[in-house]
Amino acid sequence: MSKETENPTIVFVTGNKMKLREVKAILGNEYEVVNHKYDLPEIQGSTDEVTIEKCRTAAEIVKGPVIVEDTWLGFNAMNGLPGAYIKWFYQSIGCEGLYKMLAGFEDKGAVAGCTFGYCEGPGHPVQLFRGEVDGTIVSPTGEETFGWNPVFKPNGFEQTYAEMDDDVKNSISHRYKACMKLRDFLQEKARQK
Ligand SMILES: O=c1nc[nH]c2c1ncn2[C@H]1C[C@H](O)[C@@H](COP(=O)(O)OP(=O)(O)OP(=O)(O)O)O1
Ligand SMILES: [Mg+2]
Repeated sequence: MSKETENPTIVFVTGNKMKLREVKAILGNEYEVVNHKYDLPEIQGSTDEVTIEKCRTAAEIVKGPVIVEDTWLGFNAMNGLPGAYIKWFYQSIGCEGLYKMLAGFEDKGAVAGCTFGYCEGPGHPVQLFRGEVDGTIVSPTGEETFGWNPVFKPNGFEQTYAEMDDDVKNSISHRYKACMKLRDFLQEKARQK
């Protein structure tokens, strides 16, 4: 692939290669997304708190500008739980288990979200960029190539995230929405230089 112009670089600290792939697909035309593979420790707290801590640690490790991201999936019937703890629920009970968690509830509504953190370097404040998509939790449908994609069906679509073409998911997802806010911020910052 040849490039005519040098795109600015973003260092994305994540241990999740599917997240990396999506962020590259979403921002790849405008930025060179470089991965620093590190599974950052995650504190117990709200998604914002988790992201801020992850980002501070990442900036210390990289010693320069970094982005990190924390993803959540919240069930409306459970007032937003598992939320930031979705990773541990998914790892222990899988998609089928997540679906069954709502068996006793009429409300199958859920919100998929992610929060990007941006930090200029060690000691600098962390800026947050959130994206959310409302949807419902359905019986697992589609290939399980990325986390809980098979159980999340965004409102207004007939397919789960897992059934959608990557291009479609990447143009409507929680990650897409958050990435657009991050992009706007970075562009504004570059203009002010
Ligand atoms: O779009 C998504 N569609 C389906 N599943 C997803 C998505 N995005 C993250 N996931 C999964 C991965 C992990 O099981 C949990 C989030 O946990 P989260 O801590 O943010 O991710 P992670 O530890 O894998 O990577 P990182 O090193 O960036 O923290 O939800
Ligand atoms: Mg994580």
